[in-house]
Amino acid sequence: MEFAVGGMGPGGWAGAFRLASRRRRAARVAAAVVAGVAAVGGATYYWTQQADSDDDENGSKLDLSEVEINAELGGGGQLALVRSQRQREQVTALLSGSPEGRASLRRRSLAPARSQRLAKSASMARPPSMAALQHPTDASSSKTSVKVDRRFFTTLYRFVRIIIPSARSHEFLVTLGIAATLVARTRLDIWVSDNAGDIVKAIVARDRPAFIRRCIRDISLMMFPMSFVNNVLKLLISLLRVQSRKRLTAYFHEQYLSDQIFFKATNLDSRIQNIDQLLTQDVERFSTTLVNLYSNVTKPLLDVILFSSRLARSLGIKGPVVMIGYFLITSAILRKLQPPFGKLTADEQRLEGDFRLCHSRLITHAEEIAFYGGGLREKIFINGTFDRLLRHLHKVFVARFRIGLLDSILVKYLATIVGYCVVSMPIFFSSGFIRALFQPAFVREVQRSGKAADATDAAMVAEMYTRNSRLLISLSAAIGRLILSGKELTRLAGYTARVSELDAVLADLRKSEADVAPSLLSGQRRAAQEDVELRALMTPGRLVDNVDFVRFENVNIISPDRTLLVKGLTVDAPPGTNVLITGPNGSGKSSLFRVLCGLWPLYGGTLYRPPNDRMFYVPQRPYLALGSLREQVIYPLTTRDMRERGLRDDDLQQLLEQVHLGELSKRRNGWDNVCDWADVLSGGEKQRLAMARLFFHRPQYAVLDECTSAVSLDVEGFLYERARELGITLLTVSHRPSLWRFHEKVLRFDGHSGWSFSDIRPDDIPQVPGANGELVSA
Ligand SMILES: Nc1ncnc2c1ncn2[C@@H]1O[C@H](COP(=O)(O)OP(=O)(O)OP(=O)(O)O)[C@@H](O)[C@H]1O
Repeated sequence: MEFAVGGMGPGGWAGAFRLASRRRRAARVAAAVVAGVAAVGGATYYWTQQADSDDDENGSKLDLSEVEINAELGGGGQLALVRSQRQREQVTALLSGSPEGRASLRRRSLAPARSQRLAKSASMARPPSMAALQHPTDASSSKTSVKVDRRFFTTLYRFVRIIIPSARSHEFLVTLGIAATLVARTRLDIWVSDNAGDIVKAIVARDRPAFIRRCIRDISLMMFPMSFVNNVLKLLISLLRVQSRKRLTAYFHEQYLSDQIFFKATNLDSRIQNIDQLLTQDVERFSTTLVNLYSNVTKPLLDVILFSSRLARSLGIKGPVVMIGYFLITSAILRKLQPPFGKLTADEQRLEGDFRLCHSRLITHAEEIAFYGGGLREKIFINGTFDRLLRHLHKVFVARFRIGLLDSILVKYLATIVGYCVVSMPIFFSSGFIRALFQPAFVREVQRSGKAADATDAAMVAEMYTRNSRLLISLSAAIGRLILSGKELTRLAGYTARVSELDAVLADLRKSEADVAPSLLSGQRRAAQEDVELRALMTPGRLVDNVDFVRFENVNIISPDRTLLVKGLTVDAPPGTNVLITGPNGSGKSSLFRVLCGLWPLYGGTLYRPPNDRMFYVPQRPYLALGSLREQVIYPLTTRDMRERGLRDDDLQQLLEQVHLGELSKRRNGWDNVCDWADVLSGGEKQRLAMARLFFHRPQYAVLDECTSAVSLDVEGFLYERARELGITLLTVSHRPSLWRFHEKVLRFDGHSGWSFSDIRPDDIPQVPGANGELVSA
């Protein structure tokens, strides 16, 4: 919990009480001292977290080292959670907008995620004009709600529509099938209760033929349909789970894997850190929980209706009413005391994702890390992430344990006592108010059974007691399950929040082709003046992608964190004119290609370029796909595509020879051999293979981004000559002077958003060391 700090004044006290009254655990805050108050006029409230308190608004533990400027608290004020005096000073400085405040906050050694949250929070503290510079539909700026509220049901409905698109869909039929099977199962349960009553009655009355009839014949007959119904139910539920997952995964894959959204989601947008986990584990858990909830709610609902009507016949309507009334009160109590399981579930998934991400990063960069001897550092980092997950899980378990204790007492044991009382009322109380309530129905039941109306008949009492108690136990269990599925509902809310976050980000990325995604990197924290200027440069550009030349006209290159890299670029690269791009590190050379290939948004003027299928990109670290050697050369085509083009492995062999890799197919056991090519090839071999891929595709334009940096000079020259022979126009980024002679124009970036574009004259060609060390013209 928090207490206020700062100067004294009535506004702060009001804020303290307002905050306290919004929290159920406010009683504990009583221990916390409201120490300060903000200015009454400005009404800015600063709150500091008390070291021994543990809950934020949603009941989750706050990291005490965390600085968080949370949200607006009405009247233009902000709520800040700070702990130490130093943090308080920093937040105060930040909120007052002083440059020192921003600088000191930047210097803080916060973990990246926290820096991002801080930056996000800070942006909320800025004036509206600056905040508006954020992404227009910035879903991340508000924490995703993880409550069972209207918004949750609306979102859930949308996903259900994806899973069950129409009444004629397979999934709808399965859903109906489950409902029908559940009805059948409830009817069979009632039959079991009735039959149990009859068996007990036969035993008490020593009626052997009746016992044989009820126990042996009837159960032997009914066991087949009962077993069938139970297993059909399981089968249908599993089917629906798989189908739901299939539909949702197809829906997300459609969005994620088209229009290079997968690149934008991971490179241009920092809202989702572990998208792989969302697409795999979270979607699966969402589907499973949803389907489980459907069966866990439908069955008890049916049970409640059918068992109640059956019980009402023997105990009168008051029996089930007493039980249902008891459970309604119980569920209200449990609801009040239940921890925010939805939020806890969403947090758990996020932490699981972080942990997984650490491991996949380790696998991806294993070699580099091993060379650096970074094992210990990685171990500390991975263990730290795992510890965070464990701490969270521990918190969840404790929360479950606490509420589980209450659940068991209220839903199981006290409910049993109430149930037994209801069943035995007509037997023990034969006069007075209780009799008036229960006895008539009981007597009616006895009379209806055709026996003498003697309610004290032992066999009759035993039969009715057994049947009714079984029915009551089933009714209690059904209502209990309904109550407990409330918990499942909050868990579903957690998964829904995760999945809908993914949906929102993908939808934003699809929508905002020409807009920078709301990256929360620290670089976006700029002065207001700079932001306004930048905003003017960020007008969407025009793309003409059906011409056979490349031309940039007054284009601005702006990074996702809103840094202006190149301003007003105008460059003409007609076919046959190779352009070399140079400049300091980080000046925007590769970014030019990102804009050219449509990975980054186009701002400012107009970009003319051929369609994608006539351009090809060769990066410094070529991507080697899973598959055979053949598939590396022809990537992203398939073997079938290759055959359709009338090409054979011999043609590929020629290409490998052109890049001086002729031995590779033999060395690696032929064209069909599948292995992890990224691991088995050296850096230079990978780059040469990538050049063979370029020659295979033979595009009109090739974008070469330091793609021969690991290739020896002689082979590199040969590769560029070959590209020329094939009529491929090159746009090359390289720091190697040896490559100047293969180009006609040079584009120079100065690293301060300036640029120049000129012809390469023979005198311009830099001198490079020759074979004997002397300087010769490149
Ligand atoms: N996804 C991204 N989000 C934010 N900033 C980025 C992103 N990718 C690149 N940048 C930034 O954009 C700037 C330009 O990057 P770019 O890769 O174009 O540099 P470069 O000129 O090719 O450098 P080098 O010669 O080192 O390869 C760098 O400061 C980099 O940090």
